[in-house]
Amino acid sequence: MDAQTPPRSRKSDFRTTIFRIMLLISMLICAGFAPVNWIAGRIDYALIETVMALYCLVALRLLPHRRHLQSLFGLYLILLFSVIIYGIARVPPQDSHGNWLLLIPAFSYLLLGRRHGRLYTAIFLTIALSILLFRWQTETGFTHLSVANTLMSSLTIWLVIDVFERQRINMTIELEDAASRDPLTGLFNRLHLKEALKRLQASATPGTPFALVLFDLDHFKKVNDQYGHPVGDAVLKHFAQQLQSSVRNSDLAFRIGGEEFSLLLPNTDSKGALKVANKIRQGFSRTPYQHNQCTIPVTVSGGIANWPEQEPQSPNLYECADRRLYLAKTSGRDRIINRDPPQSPANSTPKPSPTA
Ligand SMILES: Nc1nc2c(ncn2[C@@H]2O[C@H](COP(=O)(O)OP(=O)(O)OP(=O)(O)O)[C@@H](O)[C@H]2O)c(=O)[nH]1
Repeated sequence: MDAQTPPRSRKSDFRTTIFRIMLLISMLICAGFAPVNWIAGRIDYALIETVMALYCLVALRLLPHRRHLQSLFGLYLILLFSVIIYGIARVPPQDSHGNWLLLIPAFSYLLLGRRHGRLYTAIFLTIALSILLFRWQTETGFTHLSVANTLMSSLTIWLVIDVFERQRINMTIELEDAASRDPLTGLFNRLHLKEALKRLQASATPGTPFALVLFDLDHFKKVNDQYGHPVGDAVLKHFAQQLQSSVRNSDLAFRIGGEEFSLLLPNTDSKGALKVANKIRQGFSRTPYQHNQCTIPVTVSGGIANWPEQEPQSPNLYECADRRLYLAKTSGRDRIINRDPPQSPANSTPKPSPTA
């Protein structure tokens, strides 16, 4: 269970689109070349191309189901590279078949990403170049220049694609991280809370409880009104730092709105979450933000909901924590509440809650 990871981009979506184009082009080329090779007497080559064209047809039909995508990609590359390598081994020396080698790094990285792309390229390019070098040594008709061109161009493309792919991955990670963070405090944002909560709920078992804590700074409007917005911002950052430094590495801290914060505590029951939340509340009261030798006292209220918990009237964990936060506010602030009051739920008037 990994709630830390920021929401991933839809990697397989762009790969599926590229794959569809590759399949269409490969199918047309193989279906076109197969009869030509058959007529020229290269029956074996014609048969391999026919198999490739048929595979492309089947893969195009399977693609919309989006199952076993990695296997479809892998098998396609193995077949395609086999056709190319078979050509390298069979065609006359003066043929420009070596140009097709450029497809090996390009297609491998595009479909499989850096790690597997590198592996496929290393294996297939090594086989193809070894065959080419062997034929150059043992057969007449190969010019030094054509062999050197094939060698240099395929290795150059491999190097450039590898560097490009590394930059692309880093950039994607940076963008995904920025999209999941609050710019003022650097904490995760509401969007990421939604994702992390969904992931925790999907992977949680009765033996692995987790807690959601919602915090809201008390009378924060007064801070802005009295000291100005920049000081208000500094107070928010001060609380964010305290929040972040008070939890374990596996816990997640969020700023979900103006002066609203949240914690997701994996493997934590209601009692444990109450202890953590009270430690944060008390720590924040004890160490208020200092502005120009002036202390700005601010307190914080909180509501806790736990999974799994018998909460028939509130299957939504966020709503449950929000209802308890509202209770903490209405019952005097500067407190954390982790259960509903004993009276009938019909008497309570829960505040309409935003969804996370
Ligand atoms: N400085 C600063 N203030 C913000 C930011 N976002 C929201 N606020 C302010 O936070 C205040 C929230 O006020 P209210 O919702 O009335 O809540 P409160 O004054 O904290 O009162 P209670 O929550 O009932 O204790 C408003 O004045 C907002 O302008 C921000 O990014 N920076």
